[in-house]
Formats: sequence, C-alpha cells, structure tokens
Amino acid sequence: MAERPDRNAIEVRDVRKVFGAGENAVVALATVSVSIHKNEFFTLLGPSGCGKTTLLRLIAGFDYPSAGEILLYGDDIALLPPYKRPVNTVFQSYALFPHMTVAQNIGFGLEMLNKPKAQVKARVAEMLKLVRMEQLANRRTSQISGGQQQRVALARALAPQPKVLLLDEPLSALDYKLRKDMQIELKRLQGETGITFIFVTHDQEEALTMSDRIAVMSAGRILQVGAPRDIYDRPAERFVANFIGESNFLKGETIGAAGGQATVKLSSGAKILASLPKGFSPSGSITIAIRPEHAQLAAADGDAALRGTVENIVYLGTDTHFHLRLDDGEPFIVRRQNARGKMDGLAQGSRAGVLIGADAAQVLKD
Ligand SMILES: Nc1ncnc2c1ncn2[C@@H]1O[C@H](COP(=O)(O)OP(=O)(O)OP(=O)(O)O)[C@@H](O)[C@H]1O
Repeated sequence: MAERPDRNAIEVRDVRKVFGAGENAVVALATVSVSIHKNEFFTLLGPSGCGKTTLLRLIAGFDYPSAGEILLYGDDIALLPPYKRPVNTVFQSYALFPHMTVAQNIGFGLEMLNKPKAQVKARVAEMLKLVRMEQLANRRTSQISGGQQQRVALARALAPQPKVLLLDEPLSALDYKLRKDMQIELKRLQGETGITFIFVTHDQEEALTMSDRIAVMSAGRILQVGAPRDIYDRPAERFVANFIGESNFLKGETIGAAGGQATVKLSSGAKILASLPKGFSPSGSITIAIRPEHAQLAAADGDAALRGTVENIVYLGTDTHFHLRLDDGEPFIVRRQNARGKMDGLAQGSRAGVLIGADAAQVLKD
C-alpha cells in the first residue's frame, strides 16, 4: 500500500460499533471520528468499558465497524483482513513463544512473510539493537524478565516495519518502576522508528507522559482530542477535568463573553475571567473548573475571589493540599508546593481567602 505523506496515518470517520442485536445490543462506539497524524504518538485514554479496545481492534482488523470508514493514508481499510493491513499490534499479554529464543521470536513474523534468510537476520540484529537486547538474543523467552519480554514483543511487532503500531495497555503487567522506565523507552522507540503509535491506556499519568496527543473517551464517545497540556489546562467537559488530574468545580453566571473568554460572576460576588472551550457560546448558569495548583491561599480579609474555612491540611511530601469549605458550602482544594523551612500560620479551622490566577479558570460545556 503506497504511503501518501499528505494524508493522515489513520482517519476514523463516523465509525459506529454495536455488538449483538435487539434488546441485547451494546453500543461500544457511538459514531466516533478522529484523525491520527503521521509519526504521532497518539493515545486513547478512558475508563474501563469506554470503547478504547474496540476502536483499536477495528483499526487492527480483528473486528469490523457496524458503520463508517477507517482510512490508512487515504485508503479505506475497514473491510481488509488484519494480515493485509500495514498495521501491527502489541498486546498486554505479550504472546511470545516460550520455547523459542529472543531472536527467533523477533524474526518469526518476517519468516511467515517468506522474507529471504539474510534479510531476516539483518532485521533481527537491527531490532535487537533498537530494544537493547543483543546480549540476550539466544535466551529462551521463558527465561527472561517481564520487562525484557515486553521489549521482545515490541521488537517483534516493529520488525516488519508496520506503518502504524497499535499498543493495547502493553505496560499494565509491569511493576511501577519498570513501567516508568518503559514509558520513556516506548517514547524513544517511537521517535527513532518514526512509526505512528496508537496507544491504549486507562492511566492518565501514562497518557500525559508519553503522548503527542490524547483522545479522552467515555461511554463510546471521544470527548476531547488535544496535546497533554491542552487536555490538562483546558478540559472542555466535567468528565475530562475529573478524569485527568484533580479539579475544583464552581457554579457561576456568565455576564459577558469576548475573545475566547467569559466574564463569570461567582456566588461569592467576585467576577473572574474564564477560558471558553473552542466554539462554545455560554449563556446563563455555567460551571468552571480550576486546578488546585492554579489557585493560591490569601488573607481572608483581603480582596480574594473566594473565602472559606480550612477543614483539612494534607501533607504529601512535595506539596500540601488545603481542603477548604467555601462560604457557599462548596468544597475547594488549593495545592501548594512545599519549600524547605517554610512554615505558615494556617491551621485547621483558620479562615482563608483564595486567589484565582489570571489564566486559571476554564468554562465547561456541561
Ligand atoms: N465482543 C463483544 N460483545 C459484546 N459486547 C462487547 C464486546 N466487546 C466489547 N463489548 C462491550 O463494548 C463496550 C466497550 O468495550 P471495550 O473493550 O472497547 O472497552 P475498553 O475501554 O477497552 O475497556 P477496558 O479498559 O476494560 O479494556 C463495553 O461495554 C463492552 O462490554
């Protein structure tokens, strides 16, 4: 299949997937559209059951959409069988052959494609180097660690030079430290090979660490697509603001909007500026989200936007969370980075004000 550099690596257009029929029908994907660019590390992020694996399986060809198109560099592949697609998958269970060596596992796919022996040998050597497993080439895969098995599974999937690599929660079986190392390793592999990676995870930290862009999914829909920073700083919906990081939610009234920002009157009477989601025109009652680290504590008698009482102080090593009860009864958390030797007079039961930074508030669509 010829690669057309002007096209997106993958384009999912109005794809719907329903399992079963009649009363037993399950809508796994409710009309999803997304474009994934060439050379991109793209992540599908969402809770269990939101449809991530279903979308990945449709791109891989393990299943077919009920409606819609899936294009790879402009060609519709939705009905092609998996082996005819220049796409490969790395599964959570690495699915290696335990009686074969590391090198044999990596070369297996190439041999199945009847590639000449010399070519297989050269490619296997290249892949062993790429995943830094040269020393263990002749070990059986039953005799290497989980992290090493993961590298072999990656090398095997990359060996036939797919145009797109699909990764379905490939790090979830690894312990925390190894998982962190493999996140960096995966990002390096993607950069060095230039292959488009589509990665599935329910772990928001993993998604933020590795991705060029993230699609946040919930209940068979894609709610928001953006760079990690956009998704974190500019969540468009309450689900996104809640699923990624922590957020405070405040009710307010819109009293004007211009230049992508709304002026919002809070129940405390304070007026603040809040960013608007793209193309969204607010009216009347709205909800805004504010990250705990984007608000600051201040004197209760000053000109703070919010006022309340400190109910709880949670020390977390790197920072401290101050749990406030605002005067209108709503909870609000302020996170402050800890500095050595710095103490303050705030204690449980103290009155405190909250300052909201100039670019801290985000209007939500729901
Ligand atoms: N073969 C199937 N038959 C019927 N329902 C299915 C089938 N596969 C998936 N589903 C349903 O479709 C929905 C989406 O499932 P999917 O596996 O895509 O979610 P997911 O986000 O990948 O979840 P997880 O993180 O738990 O793997 C779920 O409600 C699931 O129960």
